[in-house]
Amino acid sequence: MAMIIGLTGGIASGKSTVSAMLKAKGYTIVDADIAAREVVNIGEDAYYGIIEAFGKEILLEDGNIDRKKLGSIVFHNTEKRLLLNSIVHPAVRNYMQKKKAEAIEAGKQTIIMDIPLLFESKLTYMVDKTILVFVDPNIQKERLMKRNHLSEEDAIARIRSQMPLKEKIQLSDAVIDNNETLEETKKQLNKIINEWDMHP
Ligand SMILES: CC(C)(COP(=O)(O)OP(=O)(O)OC[C@H]1O[C@@H](n2cnc3c(N)ncnc32)[C@H](O)[C@@H]1O)[C@@H](O)C(=O)NCCC(=O)NCCS
Ligand SMILES: Nc1ncnc2c1ncn2[C@@H]1O[C@H](COP(=O)(O)OP(=O)(O)OP(=O)(O)O)[C@@H](O)[C@H]1O
Repeated sequence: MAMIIGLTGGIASGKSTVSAMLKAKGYTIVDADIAAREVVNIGEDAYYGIIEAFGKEILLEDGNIDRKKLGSIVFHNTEKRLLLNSIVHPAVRNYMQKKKAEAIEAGKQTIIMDIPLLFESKLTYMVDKTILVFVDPNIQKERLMKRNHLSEEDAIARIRSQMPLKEKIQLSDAVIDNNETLEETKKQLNKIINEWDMHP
């Protein structure tokens, strides 16, 4: 039986960093952020759903969704964010379950489901165990501003659109503290891999 692990965190907490470490060790990763991009490609159902809900103003000249523009709308307006979620998430869930099934079929022993909104969207039914990548709020804000070139106000809006990381600690089976160096983070990850007897 394959072990299905939900890897989660908050925005810019280091989830992708940990997921890249696992990938380098040969683990199979199913990434919800990638899913959320694929299901809104031109021609997909969710693509038309977004145009219907947000208008053609949300498109770039080449017809693709203008993610920056959509982000600036939904991270400052809860109602619109929930509307976007209702359009995109059903397709993301299907994508994730399909990729998971394919990985099980291929005989993978451990499958990492990398899902930022694992707890917010109540998706824990998809996984057996959960790992949280945690950072302190100030470090999270600093890293987010730096990575996405956001103002402090925009960074705070994005962080506030998610369940506080502190609350996610209570819901997780293992926590990785990513406040320190990448080496420290890797050590904690290796400890979990050993304790849970994870194999690719
Ligand atoms: C609003 C969008 C267009 C902004 O795109 P952008 O390229 O700037 O960001 P990206 O998709 O890479 O997401 C970055 C991070 O933002 C956070 N985030 C994204 N969407 C949401 C959301 N609806 N609610 C809370 N946090 C979110 C996650 O931590 C994610 O890892 C995009 O995030 C989106 O379509 N979101 C809705 C789908 C979704 O919930 N995706 C998250 C994984 S299911
Ligand atoms: N231990 C660390 N020390 C310094 N910088 C780090 C550390 N871990 C991650 N970072 C940096 O912080 C930023 C956020 O990390 P990452 O992209 O892995 O977060 P994430 O949780 O996947 O975010 P999102 O959910 O927004 O995709 C990146 O620019 C990354 O290079």
